[in-house]
Amino acid sequence: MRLIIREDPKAVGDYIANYICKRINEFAPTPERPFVLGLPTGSSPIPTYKALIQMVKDKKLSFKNVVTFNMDEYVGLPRDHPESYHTFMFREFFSHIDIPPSQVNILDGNAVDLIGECKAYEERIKQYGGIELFLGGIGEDGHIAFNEPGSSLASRTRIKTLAYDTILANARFFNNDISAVPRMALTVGVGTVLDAREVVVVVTGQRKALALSKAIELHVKTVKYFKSIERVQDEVERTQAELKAKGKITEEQLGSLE
Ligand SMILES: N[C@@H]1[C@@H](O)[C@H](O)[C@@H](COP(=O)(O)O)O[C@@H]1O
Repeated sequence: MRLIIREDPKAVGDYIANYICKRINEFAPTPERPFVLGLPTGSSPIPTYKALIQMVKDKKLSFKNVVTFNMDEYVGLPRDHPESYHTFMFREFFSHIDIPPSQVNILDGNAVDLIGECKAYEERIKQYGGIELFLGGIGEDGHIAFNEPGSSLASRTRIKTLAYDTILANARFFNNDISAVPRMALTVGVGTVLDAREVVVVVTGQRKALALSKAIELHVKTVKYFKSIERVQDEVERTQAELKAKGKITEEQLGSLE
């Protein structure tokens, strides 16, 4: 695990967007071999989405050969409700980039057969060869997607009942009316997330500090430790790039060092 620490949400968003841009461009996706990206909702990824939108506008990045899978969706909320995750994703991201809507996958919380919908979602991910990079956020109680504490590490896409704390936290999006917040959601499982080749979790704000500390045992010394690791890692990457440029090391040899 690498812990990358930045000063504020914008710097976090810029870092993650740059990283996603680099990964997609290095992957050089084609229609036959698209880049499969997992995506979250919530306020945490918004600075990342803003930065990615700018990169598409600046022609540094394209989503034409990217396929996305969202993490979760409320059950029973109409798709065009302002707080459905469908609406959120198109409003905050998809409508501003060049992704063909047919390459966007979001769970259908209004499907007649909800269990079948979850199974089909897992199947679709498998058909694409799995998720290359899963971007996620966490809730205050540490939940990822809608996997509330206690969810199995092996869990797959399924229906979940929301914890009362999550309903309370999400009431802010429903005019603070707790009764308007859906009680159930469809969510990818922890296992679905962990199967991705890489997972990036964005954690910002003091409200998340406890959950983050539980996940990484963060102490003052640990901040210094992870910053020093990042510095050394940057140095190593620079040295490797120099060696590659001078022809002293091949792409294959570089890969075996990682
Ligand atoms: N299902 C979503 C999660 O995927 C998200 O990570 C969390 C945190 O949201 P925010 O980033 O707004 O704090 O909210 C919801 O519960």
